[in-house]
Amino acid sequence: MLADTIAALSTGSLPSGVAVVRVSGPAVREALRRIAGDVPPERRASLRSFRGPDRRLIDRGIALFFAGPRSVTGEDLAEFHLHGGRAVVAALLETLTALPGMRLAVAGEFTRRAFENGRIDLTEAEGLADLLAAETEGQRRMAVAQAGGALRAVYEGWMQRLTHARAMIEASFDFADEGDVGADVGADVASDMRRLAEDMRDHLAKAGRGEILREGYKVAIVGAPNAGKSSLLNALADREVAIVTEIPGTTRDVIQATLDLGGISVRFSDTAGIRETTDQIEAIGVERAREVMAAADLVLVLVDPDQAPGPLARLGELLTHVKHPMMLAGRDEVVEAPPPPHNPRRQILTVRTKTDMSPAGLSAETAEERNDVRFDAAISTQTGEGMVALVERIATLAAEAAGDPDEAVPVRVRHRELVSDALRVLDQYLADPSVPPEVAAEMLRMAGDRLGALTGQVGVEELLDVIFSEFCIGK
Ligand SMILES: Nc1nc2c(ncn2[C@@H]2O[C@H](COP(=O)(O)OP(=O)(O)OP(=O)(O)O)[C@@H](O)[C@H]2O)c(=O)[nH]1
Repeated sequence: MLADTIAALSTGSLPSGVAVVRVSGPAVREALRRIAGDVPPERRASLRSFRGPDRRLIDRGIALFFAGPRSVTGEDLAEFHLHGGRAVVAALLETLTALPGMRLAVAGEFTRRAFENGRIDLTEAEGLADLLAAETEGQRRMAVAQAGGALRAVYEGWMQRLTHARAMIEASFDFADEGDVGADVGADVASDMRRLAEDMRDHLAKAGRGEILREGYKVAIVGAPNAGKSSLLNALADREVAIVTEIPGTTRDVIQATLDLGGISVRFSDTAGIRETTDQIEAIGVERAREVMAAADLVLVLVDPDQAPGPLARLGELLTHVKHPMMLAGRDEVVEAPPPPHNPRRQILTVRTKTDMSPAGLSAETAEERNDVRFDAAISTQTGEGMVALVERIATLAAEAAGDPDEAVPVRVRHRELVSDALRVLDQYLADPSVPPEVAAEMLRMAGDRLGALTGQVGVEELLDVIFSEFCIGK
C-alpha cells in the first residue's frame, strides 16, 4: 500500500511575506501537474501560476521539485513558495487536500519520514528538533552540529568497533582447536574494547554539559526572607517578574527568568526565603526552594548583613541547607538525597546584598565576621553596584559548565542512559574476558543494541511518537 501524501505549511505564522507549503509522498507529481501545470525540472526554482480545481488562479509563486529518494524525506517532495496571506495559503492547502491520497501532515511527520526512509538517524532528528527550538547561540551551535550527524558519527563509530570485535570472536570459534590463535584474538579484542569503554566513559563525563546547553544553566537564588532575592531577579531580568515588598516571605513559590548570557541560556529561579515556617503555603514554597537548589548548577546565597541578628544567626544553617538541599534538618528523620547524577559540580556563590545601605550598617569585613562567611560578591540592586561583576561571574561559570557547543557530547537523558547501559555490559565483559566466546559475542551484541537504540536502529518504536511530537506541523 502506498503511503499517504502529506501537505503542510512549513513556515511560521501568517500573514508573512512568503509562505512555503511542503508536500511529500507518491502523489507529489500529480499535485504539481494539477496545481502548477507541470512537474518542474528537479531542484530548480521555477516560476509558476498555482491554480485551484476550477483552474482559477490562487497565486503566482515558485515551485520546487525534489525526486525521491534524493529529498529530505526520501520521497518525492515539492515546495510551493507563495505569498503568506491566510486566504492564499488556505486556498492552496484546500486544493491539495482535495487530491486523492493527500492529507494534512501531523506534527513532525516530514522529519519522521526522513527517519523512516533512512535519510537521518534518531540523533539527527533530535538535533533538528533542538535547532528549531534553539534560542541562544550555544543551543544553535550544538543543535546544528547534531543535526549534521556529529553524535551519529560517534555512536556509529562505536557500533562498528563492537561489530568488528564480535566478528573477530566469532571467527575465533573456527580456531578453537588451535588454542593460541583463539587466545590472541581474545586479548586483541579485549584491549580494543577496553579503549572503547574509556571513550564511552569520557563521553559520559561530558553529559552534564550538553544537557546544560540544551536545557539551560540553572541558577537558584536563595536566602533568608527579605535578603533581596526578588529584587535581584528583577534587576537581572530588567522587568518586574517577581513581587518585591518589605514584608518578609513575599515569594511563596518559585519564580523564574531566563537570560541569554554569552550564548548560554541561564535560568534564574527566585525561591521562597528559607526559614522554619508555620504558614502552610509558605512551607510548600520553602520545600520547593530546596528542590530548586538540589537541581541547580549554581546557588546564589544572598545575605543582607543589616538584618536583625535572628536571620544572621541562621546563616550557618542556611548554608548547610544549600550544601545538602534535601536534608530536612530539625525533623525527626534526616533524609539526604544524592546530588543529581549529571550535576555533581554544583557551585555556590555567597552574595552580600544592599551595599548601598552600608554606611549606616556594617562594613564588609564586619559583615563577613558576623556571618562567618566570605562573600564572593557584593551588590546593590538600588544603585547597580556590583551587578555587572556578578553577571560576568555567572556567565563565566555557565560557559565553563556548558563547555564547547561544537563538541559531540550527550545532549539528552536518553543518550546518557543508553551509553551507560552499553558501558555497563561492556564492563561486565571486560571484568572477565575469558568467558566462552559465545557469551562474549552475545555481550558485545547487547552493548551494540543499546547504541542501536540511540541512533534508532533497534527497538525504539514506542519512543518515536514522543520524539517527533516535539516538532511543529510542517517539519
Ligand atoms: N536599599 C536597598 N534595598 C533593597 C535592595 N535590594 C532589596 N531591597 C529591599 O529589601 C526588601 C526585600 O527585598 P525582596 O527582593 O523582596 O527580598 P526577598 O529576599 O525576595 O524577600 P522574600 O520574598 O520575602 O523572601 C525590599 O523592601 C527591597 O526594596 C538594595 O540593593 N538596596
